[in-house]
Amino acid sequence: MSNILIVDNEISICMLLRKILRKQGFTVDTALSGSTALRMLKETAYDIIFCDYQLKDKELNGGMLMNSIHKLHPHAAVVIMSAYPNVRVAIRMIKEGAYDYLLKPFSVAAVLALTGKIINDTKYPLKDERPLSLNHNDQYVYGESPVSKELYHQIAMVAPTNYSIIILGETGTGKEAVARLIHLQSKRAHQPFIALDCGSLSDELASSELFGHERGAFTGAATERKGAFELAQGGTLFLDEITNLSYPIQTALLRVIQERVVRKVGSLKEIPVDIRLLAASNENPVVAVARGAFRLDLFYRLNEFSVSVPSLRSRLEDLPLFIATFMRDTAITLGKETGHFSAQALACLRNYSWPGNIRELKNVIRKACLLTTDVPECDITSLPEEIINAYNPVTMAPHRLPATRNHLRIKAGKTALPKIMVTKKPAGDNKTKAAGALHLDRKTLCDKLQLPDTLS
Ligand SMILES: Nc1ncnc2c1ncn2[C@@H]1O[C@H](COP(=O)(O)OP(=O)(O)OP(=O)(O)O)[C@@H](O)[C@H]1O
Repeated sequence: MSNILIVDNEISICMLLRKILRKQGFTVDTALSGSTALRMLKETAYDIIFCDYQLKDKELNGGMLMNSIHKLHPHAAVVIMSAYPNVRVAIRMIKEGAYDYLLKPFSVAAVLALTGKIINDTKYPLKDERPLSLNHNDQYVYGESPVSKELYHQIAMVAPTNYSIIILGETGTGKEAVARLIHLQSKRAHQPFIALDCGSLSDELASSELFGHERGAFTGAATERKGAFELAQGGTLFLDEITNLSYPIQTALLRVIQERVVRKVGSLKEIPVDIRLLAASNENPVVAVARGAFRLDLFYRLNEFSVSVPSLRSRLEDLPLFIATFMRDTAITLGKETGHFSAQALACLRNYSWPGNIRELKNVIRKACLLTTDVPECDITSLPEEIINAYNPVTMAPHRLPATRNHLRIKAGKTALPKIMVTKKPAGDNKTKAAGALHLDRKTLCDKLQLPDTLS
């Protein structure tokens, strides 16, 4: 098992991290100063070092210690911790080779996710047996909302078992991310995780992708190929968009699940397979069964347990956490400070229904950060039209938004009011007309817009 060094002046942080990581089976040492850490590092090769940026040593900060660590142990992963959210320092540390930047106070989940990510990263050859790289660079964000907590509770319960699981949820809610979590929390975590999107596969391709093929099995099969079942041997196979598979492929799949052997296309040889199956679907499989598109017996085989991933709109409490993480990740990727969203932009994001869920949010944040230059704030002009329009359908299209924001009279911070974003212009300077368009009486409109209720 890997060994970890915690370097922090605060004994409480050292103790907390040590407790969390020891529970996971890691060997953990602690150092209350950079100079002690350096002495320990000369004697022991640690795999992961959690190091506070603000060390109390004279003339030694976390960045300097990290540089020494890299000279002594080039393959160690260094995580810089800090109690101060300083994007500039975070970017510099990542550029200088830190694995990640962890803000204090941190949650247990964040520490575990980060450690799991390092263990799965082939760039860091830890001494213990390493699971196959999950090719998953993004940090999993653990929400704090009740529906998120319920999701993690279910995952924690079912992950260590060998149950087949159907993961349900709207598009972009993070079904594949949940499948990866289940794998990482299972006894198979050190074995492969293979994901296959069944959504767009023709029958021929689906057979070959799932079961593999022999050389010459069909036109174009120039070489022999392993299928997903064989590739996932000993580990977890995640089949996305399962209800989109054709009936004949479902039948073949059912046979493999029942008999636990797979036959490559064009081969008679049976290969025993030991895999755990996870499947996902945007469509409720019960509905797919009812419309005759999904085999009931296959559904029963896969549905030993089911997990529902909540939509983003049902976990809006988690929105600030997702936004902060995606902004920080984007800042690091772009290598620039991205500031923060203005109160008005945040109100827009909060009001939107997010049909594309976390994937859509991530794209919106990345784009907004890219568009925001030379200003400390991402304002609503950096948001897509549909989000601004959803905020208030009668607002002007974004490209017609006035250059100066003085025309936007809303005080977005006042959450009881923020549904209005009009200028005096759209209704021809007529407050009565504007109020009518918003289904408000004139006085309420004037109050909300902080305008004098005089004729205009
Ligand atoms: N909890 C999370 N923390 C951070 N990123 C997340 C989280 N959940 C999902 N994502 C990100 O959102 C995007 C969509 O996630 P994912 O592909 O798992 O969704 P999905 O439900 O499987 O999508 P689809 O329905 O299209 O198959 C990915 O970029 C993923 O990294």
